[in-house]
Amino acid sequence: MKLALGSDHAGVQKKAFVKDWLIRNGHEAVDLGPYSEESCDYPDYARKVAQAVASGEVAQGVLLCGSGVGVSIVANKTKGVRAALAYQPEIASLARQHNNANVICFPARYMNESEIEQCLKNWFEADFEGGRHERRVSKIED
Ligand SMILES: O=C(CO)[C@H](O)[C@H](O)[C@H](O)COP(=O)(O)O
Repeated sequence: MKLALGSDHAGVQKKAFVKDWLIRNGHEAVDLGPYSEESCDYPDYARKVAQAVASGEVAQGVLLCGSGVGVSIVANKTKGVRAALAYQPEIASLARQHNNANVICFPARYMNESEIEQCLKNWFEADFEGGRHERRVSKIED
C-alpha cells in the first residue's frame, strides 16, 4: 500500500521509525516532512498528508505530533479524510473496523516504538466491517 507520512518536530524521530517499518513490511512510504527536529508547525504537514489521501495520491496516511491531537484536528478538516488518534492497539483496529479511518495519528511523546508497531500491525490487519458502520461513516461524509 502507498502511504503518506507527516509530523512536526516532536514526531520526526518516530516518523523515521514508522517509515522504516512500512518499507520493511512491503509498503510504499512517501515522507512529506519535516526532515529535521527544528521546531515547526504541525498544521503544515498534517494538511499535506490529508490532501494526499483525499486526492487519492496515496491510499492512507500516518501522522505524528507530540500528543497526536493537533495533527488529527487538522487532518479531519479535509473532506474525505477520517483521521483517528490511535494510542493503543485495540483503538487502531477499531478505527479501521468501525470508522474506516484512512489516516492514523500517533502521540509521539507518549508511545514507544514497540507500541506504535503493534498499532500499525493491528491497523493493517483490520478491515472495515461495513453494515451499521457504513451508515454512520456515510453520515460523516454528508
Ligand atoms: O499539537 C500538538 C498538540 O496537539 C503537538 O503535541 C505538538 O507536537 C506540540 O504542541 C509541540 O509543542 P512544542 O512545545 O512546540 O514542542
